[in-house]
Amino acid sequence: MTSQQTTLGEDATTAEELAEGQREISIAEFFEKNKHMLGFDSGARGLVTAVKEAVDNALDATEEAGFRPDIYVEIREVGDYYRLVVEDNGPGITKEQLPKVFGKLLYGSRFHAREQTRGQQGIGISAAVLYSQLTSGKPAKVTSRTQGSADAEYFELIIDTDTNEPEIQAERTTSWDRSHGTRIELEMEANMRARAQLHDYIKHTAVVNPHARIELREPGLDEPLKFERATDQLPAETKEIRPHPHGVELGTLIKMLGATDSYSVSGFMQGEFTRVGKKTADSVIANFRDRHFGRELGWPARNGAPSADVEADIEEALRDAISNKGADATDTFAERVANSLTERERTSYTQLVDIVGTVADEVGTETGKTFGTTVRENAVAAAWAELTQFGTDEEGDEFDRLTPTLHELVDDATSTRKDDAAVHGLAERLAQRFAGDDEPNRMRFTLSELKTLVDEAGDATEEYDDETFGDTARENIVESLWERMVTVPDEPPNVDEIAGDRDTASELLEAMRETDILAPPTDCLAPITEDLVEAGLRKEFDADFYAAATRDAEVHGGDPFVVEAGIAYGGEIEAGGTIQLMRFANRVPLVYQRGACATTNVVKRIGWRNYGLDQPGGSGMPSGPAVLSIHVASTNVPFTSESKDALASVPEIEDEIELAIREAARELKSYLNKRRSMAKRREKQDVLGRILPQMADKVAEVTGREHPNIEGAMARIMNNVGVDRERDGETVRLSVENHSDRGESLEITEIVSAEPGDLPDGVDAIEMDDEWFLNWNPDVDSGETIELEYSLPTDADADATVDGVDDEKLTVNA
Ligand SMILES: Nc1ncnc2c1ncn2[C@@H]1O[C@H](COP(=O)(O)OP(=O)(O)OP(=O)(O)O)[C@@H](O)[C@H]1O
Repeated sequence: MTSQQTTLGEDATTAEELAEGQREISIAEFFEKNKHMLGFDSGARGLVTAVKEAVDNALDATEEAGFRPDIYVEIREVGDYYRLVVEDNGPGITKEQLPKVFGKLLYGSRFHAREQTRGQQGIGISAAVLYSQLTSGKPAKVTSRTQGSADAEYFELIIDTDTNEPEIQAERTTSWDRSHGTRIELEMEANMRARAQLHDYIKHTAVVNPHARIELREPGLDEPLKFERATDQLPAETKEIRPHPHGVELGTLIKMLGATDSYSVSGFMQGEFTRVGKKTADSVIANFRDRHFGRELGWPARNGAPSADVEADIEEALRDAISNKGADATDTFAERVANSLTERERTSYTQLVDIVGTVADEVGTETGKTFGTTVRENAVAAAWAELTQFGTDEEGDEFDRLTPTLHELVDDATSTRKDDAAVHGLAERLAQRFAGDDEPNRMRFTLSELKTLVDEAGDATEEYDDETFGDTARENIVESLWERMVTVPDEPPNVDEIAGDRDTASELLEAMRETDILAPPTDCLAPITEDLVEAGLRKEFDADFYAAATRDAEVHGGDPFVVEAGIAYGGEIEAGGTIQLMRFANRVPLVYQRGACATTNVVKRIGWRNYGLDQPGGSGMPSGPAVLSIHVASTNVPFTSESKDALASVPEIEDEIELAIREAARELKSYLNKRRSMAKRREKQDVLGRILPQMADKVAEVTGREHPNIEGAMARIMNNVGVDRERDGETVRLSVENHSDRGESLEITEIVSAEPGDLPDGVDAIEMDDEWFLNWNPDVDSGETIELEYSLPTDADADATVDGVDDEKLTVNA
């Protein structure tokens, strides 16, 4: 014992004394001490979190019941406290469930459901109740009315933190003007310092939930903040899905194996998992067999045989092994088995047993002789020895059918030229290990057994033959051997056996993970969709440009997810500083911990200069008048903590976020590029507009001739589409000259103040309030000129509007 331990030992506490102080900690007690984990770390933040939890639940409940959400939020100062009321028109909560929903942490309907919902853990609203009772000492007051019931139920309750059970302080039926829904009233110590975050949360909730009507009253607002419904369309209904084989953990798998009614692995796989039909179940079982039983090595009949006539040798060995069947039956049997083996590329032990069995049955039927079990076993042993003989016989002759095959395989699998003697040495050592002493030696190995054998043989070769066989060479050898080996047909253990044995369950899990399985279905997800992402941005931001992208569904840890991104640029969006980033998870705005969020990391790592935005230093948040919104929808959103403020860094999700952003950003880039080139064009045209008349004056002055006609020159110089009018008496001629390098389709509306005549076919004049509208839609090829001619009284006015070509590429003198 060290001196320090002696000293410590003097007043050390005994295990018994320690035990007296040890007791179970209730989940409610835990969160009482760790409020920050749930987003209740301060009065300001606590109020926002309580609003968020109640509104998220209200939206989940109303949508799930198929009602268009109508949500009312009120915050009022009451003495030293703030009172929060949230009302919804959802389905209500039954009298039996209500106390648990609000008075028990970790109680909810969503934790076990694989479906896209805002709520996930069953903590949110009860944590708000806990926070309110801890800070104000007041109970939560809940009113709820289920559809069709005459009255509403009213409860006052708190959470007993020792037991994590609701303690009901008052309970009665009451009347309520809503025909169904839930109302919760919480009093808490709070302040409005996080007003900006509260407004952001409500406003952004409205952006991504255009089907909801939300009203917020709070002390700082003279008028309530109202967000009217922009669509009657509820988000697509989501379906719950079974777990995906790639997403379960070992503990869950063992639990599922214990609970299932299925007997066979195939039934279990097909019944309990999504995307598993008969074929996929078979692939999982094949992989499971490989792990559980190992695979068998197969051997060619011809390779390495000492005699040229392999077939004859095998026949002879078989004849020697069989007695009492008569010459005919014995010969036929031996010939057929030998022939079958020599025709095959390789044969494994189990395959050989099958071949012998089939031939024995056939020859038995044909000749009337019975080929019993012993005869078959002897035949298998004899033929197997012919395929795999290794060693030295009594006369000192070597029998080695394995080394030549392995030599070839090792040679192929090792890329760098190895010394041939060393390759031979390794092949021989492997052969030695494969030959083994088992009786019968079926040469059955699991992948890890195979690795060990290759390693042993490799180490020995390095030691004795002075040649290195590095990791890559060894892996390649193992891989080629494993690929050549065959899956055995043995019945896999049944569900009960697997459930009772952790190692076997782990083999099944590995097999599930390794099998290629279709991604989970996505009808459990309801993305906002590209159009609505853009519509949401248009509703809230007056910008010059909008783009949105919704990616296809992907999977992380067995849970499907979809990422969407939207960009609004320019217009009224503030230009100073970095862009605004809006983050959403399952349609819930994330307002805190932006810096810790995977979305922020991804935005920062993108090179925004490539997309036309400023990015000081080439990395980090870009700057400019832009809003970027990112939505991740999943049956299991990975948050960094229970307060659900930030997305955790899951590589699969980050990759999709990046691709979604880049998709929308590419549109922004082409918009900005075009805008830049248009601005340049405008500048050039402005200059030309000033210079051309001056040049015309000069030319006229110098040459003493008339002013040259500069109309049309501008269009030619700028490679524009020029639209010119000529009037000759009553004849009006509109000509369109395309100087650009591509064909253009124009929409020209000519408005005239008197009735036009002599209109060409296809051009009509429509009269409205003493004005005539002529619509002309010419397609003009590059370099082509097209004319519209008609007649008009000389004193009538005419004016043309041209659409279909950017203003900057158009020169109109008409
Ligand atoms: N306004 C409501 N109307 C109907 N049911 C509700 C309402 N609020 C909550 N519930 C029910 O109570 C359960 C518990 O809600 P709670 O907020 O504690 O957890 P959650 O929303 O499931 O998950 P999270 O902890 O992630 O918010 C919900 O799963 C839902 O079944």
